[in-house]
Amino acid sequence: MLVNTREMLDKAREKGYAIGAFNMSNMEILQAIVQAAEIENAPVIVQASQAALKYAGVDYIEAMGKLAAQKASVPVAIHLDHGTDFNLIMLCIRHGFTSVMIDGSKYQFEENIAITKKVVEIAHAVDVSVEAELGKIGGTEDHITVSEKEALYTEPEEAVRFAKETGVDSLAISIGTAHGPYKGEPKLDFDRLAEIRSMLDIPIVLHGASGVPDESIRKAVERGVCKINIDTEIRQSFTEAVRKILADNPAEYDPRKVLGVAKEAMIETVSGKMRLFGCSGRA
Ligand SMILES: O=C(CO)COP(=O)(O)O
Ligand SMILES: O=C[C@H](O)COP(=O)(O)O
Ligand SMILES: [Zn+2]
Ligand SMILES: [Zn+2]
Repeated sequence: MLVNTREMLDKAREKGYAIGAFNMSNMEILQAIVQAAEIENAPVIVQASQAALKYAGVDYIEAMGKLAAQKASVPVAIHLDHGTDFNLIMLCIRHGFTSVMIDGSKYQFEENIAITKKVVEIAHAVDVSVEAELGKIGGTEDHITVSEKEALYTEPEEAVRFAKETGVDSLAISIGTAHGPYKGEPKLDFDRLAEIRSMLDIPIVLHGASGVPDESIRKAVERGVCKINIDTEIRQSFTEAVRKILADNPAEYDPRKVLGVAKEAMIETVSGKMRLFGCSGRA
């Protein structure tokens, strides 16, 4: 069933677990995510980035997402990930996404507040919830040094002011994670997370969670993270499975055989994350 993202996250916040938010850009990835949710009896957020919407088409993502949600025995929410294009955010709202992210993290604090507030006003008028980002999550800032990076971590006082002034429903914070594969082991600033959690009364979102050790994810959930985004590890499961089946069976030419094993591999990955996040059995 299709559900409101805010309700899902508020429940997770209250009960102390995190919802997995998994990126998708085609039917097999979407089916793997929803099948994993059904196996785990977990509520789930399926999300698409602007690049994914461009790849598959907003209408395709909408149609597939809604069909998957409607057929699913567990709660499913459909979310726009890292929206930066105002018109595209409006399009997703019109197409029935249950939540959108406005990522104004590249702007100065006051400007981030202004653009986030504008999206919140419109989205709330039609009961769509909004995630924003404060601080800069690594991955696209590889060229800058560590000490400069630390200055980009989310400041607890700013997070409180940001939430109050924008009316946003959830907030992605920067505490040391980065998008994409990690070179070394990521070190998360748990004290900062705990401080933000103690001051902020909306759900906290962790991006760039692929490749973060399980123990760190557990600690982050204990300290109040309620939504965890995973993209890279699903992509890796998909492509590893495809590489293997093609290498082992050079004569194979049926896409269903190739993508079928990729789907099974993605189901394993997503199910494992759901158990780790504590959302298994919470549907
Ligand atoms: O944050 C993410 C999507 O918004 C996903 O990050 P990863 O690609 O590191 O899993
Ligand atoms: O946070 C970014 C997501 O992993 C989406 O990546 P993408 O823009 O390549 O689809
Ligand atoms: Zn961002
Ligand atoms: Zn992200």
